[in-house]
Amino acid sequence: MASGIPIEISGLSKHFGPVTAVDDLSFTVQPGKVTGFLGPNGAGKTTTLRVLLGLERASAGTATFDGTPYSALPRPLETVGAALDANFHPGRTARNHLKVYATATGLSSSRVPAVLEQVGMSDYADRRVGGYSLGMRQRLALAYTLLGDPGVFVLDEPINGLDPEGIKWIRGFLQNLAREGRTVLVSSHLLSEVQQSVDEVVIIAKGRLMKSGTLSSLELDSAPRTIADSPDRPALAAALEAAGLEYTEGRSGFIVDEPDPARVGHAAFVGGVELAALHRLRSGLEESFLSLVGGGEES
Ligand SMILES: Nc1ncnc2c1ncn2[C@@H]1O[C@H](COP(=O)(O)OP(=O)(O)OP(=O)(O)O)[C@@H](O)[C@H]1O
Repeated sequence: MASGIPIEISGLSKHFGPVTAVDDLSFTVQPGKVTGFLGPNGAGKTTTLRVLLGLERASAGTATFDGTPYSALPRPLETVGAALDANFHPGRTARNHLKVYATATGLSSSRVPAVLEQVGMSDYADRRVGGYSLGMRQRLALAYTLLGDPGVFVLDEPINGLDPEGIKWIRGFLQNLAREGRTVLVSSHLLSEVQQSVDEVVIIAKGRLMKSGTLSSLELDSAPRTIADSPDRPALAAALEAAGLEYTEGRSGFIVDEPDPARVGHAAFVGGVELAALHRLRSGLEESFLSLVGGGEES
């Protein structure tokens, strides 16, 4: 088994013409843990992963595996197992897909039965993929990533569309990889989907980093607080500061460390600031996540 190495994203930006998909993004993913890469649709997750895997060129900054870009890895398939958008030929079996891939990429096909077993697909390996459920396709995509026995896994939305049993299974699968000391990065647009599976989170919105840290640090953030917004955010910031209220700025406004919205409203009134929003942020991880990414609306 290849050992887990850190994924390092540093000052990464990616523009598509006038669209900024990734905007000066920096974070590190450590081995031995499952890290959730989270953000609403269009936040820039897939673009970040595509740059990391050498499928897109960065406009600025770097995305490396312990300092080495994917294109310069001596044995990329034995270092990184990646599942982005998987397309399978409906008329071929899972076993055939894996064998052909192993042969084409120079990996040994001797591991095919073992990886099929590892993803729980041994009983279905000789059936045509056309008849597979979404969950079975997701498992086959994971089987590909295991063929080179890599130390790093980069998985784009692997939980999307799984039923509760599939989610339970993948949780164990990801945690096992991490326990073996591998690096596991899993993207999702729903915190609730990966919440049970991840140790760390990296949260982005509009291509920018909103938060990175342990899942429990996000939990700490989920004490009852108040959301406040104003057409004049600098004035509201000044009013909050004058009232001694701590806050962070999210996409839907300021998240104020104060459970009572009335106190925040009073601070705004004293500062002569018009409010556009004022409500209590219910405690809970998902609320905390949504307040960071702006309610998950399309950008
Ligand atoms: N090839 C491209 N050309 C132009 N714009 C692009 C291209 N790829 C991505 N974008 C834009 O970049 C932004 C980020 O998209 P990206 O797919 O990385 O987001 P995401 O977080 O992965 O969302 P999703 O889960 O919906 O794929 C979006 O505004 C998207 O429209």
